[in-house]
Amino acid sequence: MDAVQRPALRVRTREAADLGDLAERLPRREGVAWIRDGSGLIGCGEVARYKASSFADAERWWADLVEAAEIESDLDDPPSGSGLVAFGSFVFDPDNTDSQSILIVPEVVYGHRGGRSWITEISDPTKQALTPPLTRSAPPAAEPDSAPEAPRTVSYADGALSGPQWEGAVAEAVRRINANGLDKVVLARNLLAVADRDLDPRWLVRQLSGTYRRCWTYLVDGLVGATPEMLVRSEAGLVTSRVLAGTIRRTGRDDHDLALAAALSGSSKDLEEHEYAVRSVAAALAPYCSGMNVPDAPYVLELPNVLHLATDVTAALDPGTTALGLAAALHPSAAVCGTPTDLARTTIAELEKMDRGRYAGPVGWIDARGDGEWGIALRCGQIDDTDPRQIRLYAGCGIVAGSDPEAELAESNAKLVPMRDALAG
Ligand SMILES: C=C(O[C@@H]1C=C(C(=O)O)C=C[C@H]1O)C(=O)O
Repeated sequence: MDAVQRPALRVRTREAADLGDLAERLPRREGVAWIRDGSGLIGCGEVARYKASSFADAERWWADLVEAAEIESDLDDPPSGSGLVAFGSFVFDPDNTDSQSILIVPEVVYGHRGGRSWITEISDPTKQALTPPLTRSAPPAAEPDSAPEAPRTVSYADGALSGPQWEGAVAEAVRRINANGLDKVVLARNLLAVADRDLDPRWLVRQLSGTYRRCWTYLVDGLVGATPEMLVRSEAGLVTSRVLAGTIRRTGRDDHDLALAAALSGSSKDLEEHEYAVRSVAAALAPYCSGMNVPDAPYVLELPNVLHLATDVTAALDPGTTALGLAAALHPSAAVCGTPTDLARTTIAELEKMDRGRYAGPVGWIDARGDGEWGIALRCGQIDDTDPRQIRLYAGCGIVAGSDPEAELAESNAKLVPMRDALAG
């Protein structure tokens, strides 16, 4: 017998007429979120939480939980994400962090995807339910919390490195690229933001999901952000990965931004950086998939703050691999680590002088069939668990031979804009 006790969860899913704005379902405490353009999943409460030492450990825990669960669904042809789901967030580098990878199974999940809405209740019969059981006639209301609160004033302080120090790290990375077989390394920096009162994750999720509708807004255990990058989605046998690399800051003037987009698609530095990232994703997916489609040239993804070179890789999944297994195979991609991977990872640990925690790790959800979506935790912040007035914001840039430290600092600032704006209220 296994030493870890796993509850036999009871899971019931039923169709829901209209859940309204999903973000409004998020409770102030013990909430998890995954929203894109009004669709996604919101979880309230927690029936199970697991600190995973690795992807394989998380996969084992999830497989056992699924096997023991009693799952019922009223839905015909239940969509991915209905039924039993776990939300998760994984550390970037388990060897260089004090943080832990985590999986959370909520008590209630509100889902809306592909034009369908549902509510899933998950209970552990061995524990007292935290919320009263749902009845057909009375769908659960959003928690009767107070309204989400904007932070009033927020002050910022340098994180591990000041701007000029980080520029020095970028210059050193360029030197190493020219000297020792490193092709690309992604260097990140952090900032500490301190509000005058406890941060309300609901406020941040609403701001981010409202403004960054093309991104996936997520909240898992205090890590909150809106990522434009889908590491891997696996749904009914179809695998998709959105690779981003190559960035330009928007000016807010459409004619000028159009010219910038043209310059981005023609920039050999950005195309080279992009190529590394696409190749690393295609190579990592290949053993698990067939019929892979890798477009020849990237398109320009427009976000409110930046333009990115983007490539959507698609493939058919060979049976036997879950979304989490694919995320394990893909992480860390060249978009957030570099090439070659091991040399890039040690260069990051040496030059960044910070703990990335769960920044740049996979964040998302998995269901009982193994379908799921795992984005890369970018454009985010980690709310401090001991002082919830504080949040540490992260942003990074792909450094290649032609990178200029000053331009990279400006690019990292552009990538901090979503979180800074969300904090500004
Ligand atoms: C590392 C980040 O972003 C990554 C780096 C990019 C780049 O250097 O052009 C673009 C998108 C992401 O893959 C970040 O946002 O922190």
